[in-house]
Amino acid sequence: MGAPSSSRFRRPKAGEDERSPNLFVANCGPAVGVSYEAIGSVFSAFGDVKGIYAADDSGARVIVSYFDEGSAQAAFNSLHSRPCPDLANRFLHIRYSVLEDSPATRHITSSVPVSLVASELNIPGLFLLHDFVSAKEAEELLAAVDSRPWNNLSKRRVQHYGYEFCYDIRNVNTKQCLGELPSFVSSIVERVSSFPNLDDSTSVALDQLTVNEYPPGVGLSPHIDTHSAFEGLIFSLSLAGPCIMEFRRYLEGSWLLNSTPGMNMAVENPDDYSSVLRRAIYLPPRSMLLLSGEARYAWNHYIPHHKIDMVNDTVIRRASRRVSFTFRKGAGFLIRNYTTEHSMTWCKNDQIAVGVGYAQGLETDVQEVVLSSKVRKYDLRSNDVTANETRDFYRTLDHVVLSTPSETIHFMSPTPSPECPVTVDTLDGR
Ligand SMILES: O=C(O)CCC(=O)C(=O)O
Ligand SMILES: [Fe+2]
Repeated sequence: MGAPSSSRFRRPKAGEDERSPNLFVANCGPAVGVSYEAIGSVFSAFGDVKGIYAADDSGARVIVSYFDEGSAQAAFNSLHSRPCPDLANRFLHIRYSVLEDSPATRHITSSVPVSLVASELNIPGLFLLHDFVSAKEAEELLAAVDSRPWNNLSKRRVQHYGYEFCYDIRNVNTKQCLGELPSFVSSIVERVSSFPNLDDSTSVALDQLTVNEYPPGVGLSPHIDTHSAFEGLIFSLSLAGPCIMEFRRYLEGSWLLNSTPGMNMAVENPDDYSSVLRRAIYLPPRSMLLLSGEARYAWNHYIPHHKIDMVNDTVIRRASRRVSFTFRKGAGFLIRNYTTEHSMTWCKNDQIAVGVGYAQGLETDVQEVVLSSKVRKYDLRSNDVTANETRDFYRTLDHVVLSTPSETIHFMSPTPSPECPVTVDTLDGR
């Protein structure tokens, strides 16, 4: 069963639960170890499947399209909100999917004006330096990575240095230090530490590098780099082709209306931008972007999947690949095993909780969340939270919450046990 683009379908809006022959299935797909063949075999038990499509580029959400509504309903009733033994025991979250009115119009209405300079975006902590490396240095950097092995993801290739980044848990693998950053980036790392927008007291000490190679038209889903994985400065050098990077910030209260199970929560919907601030910047080749402070912690960054970008009135074709070098410093904390489905229990609402977003393909674009229902409550999309505050929460961790834009919050105890195998590791073994 192939996986063509699903631009005809979209994720349902809040409150939309109209039956249809098409199911939006979250926590399911190649990124979480579930093949299209396996999905086809499970869902075809309920009726003839017309097609299975990637719902987005997460690799963890698919559209299963039946010929008739009854089959979709039967699959929904049997498979929704429970682990599926034939799909690696993934806990499936299913909703009816809706046909897109007009993908072409949606693209136009969803675009935002693109700035050439960071100051116009008015996002504290966001800086862009043009011509950070010379054309010759750019060539040398590209040649260096091209002579090393790439890892293939579904739509792009990556290389990791310092620490490996695990896409399934959106965290660094602290158990596997890959060594120092390679010598071909030494002069860049040195130059970064005297980035003009950093004050003298800021320690940079970057120790992790991810190189991303995006073919023309390939982008990156909206995300905030995992708070617990990386410290507060993220530098990204653009090489080869350009791209547009969009920033999104969710307005106060628009995402987590409350943390009471069973009550309605606002559902993030890519088609509804009314509660989201959006800004976009053009990243030319050889420019260096710095995300710090609010830009790093409170705003999602996102590279739209376009082959053609409009920058002011100019059409910019993404003719070549774009290669980015993203430099970060590992924060030294890793939560592992946190989404073992059977360890989920309902929220009791009386604990300090630490949330980890991007929870292995749960139906969520939610970023990392730190909640404390009695002491303090953070929504990292709308509050400014410093790295230290986040780390303090990790130190006092006694529960983990996975917040999704559906109406539930899942809490798990971090105490290792067969039922709740969640542990917290630190880089230095504490
Ligand atoms: O390609 C880029 O510039 C950004 C990459 C990124 O956001 C990430 O790896 O988290
Ligand atoms: Fe990122």
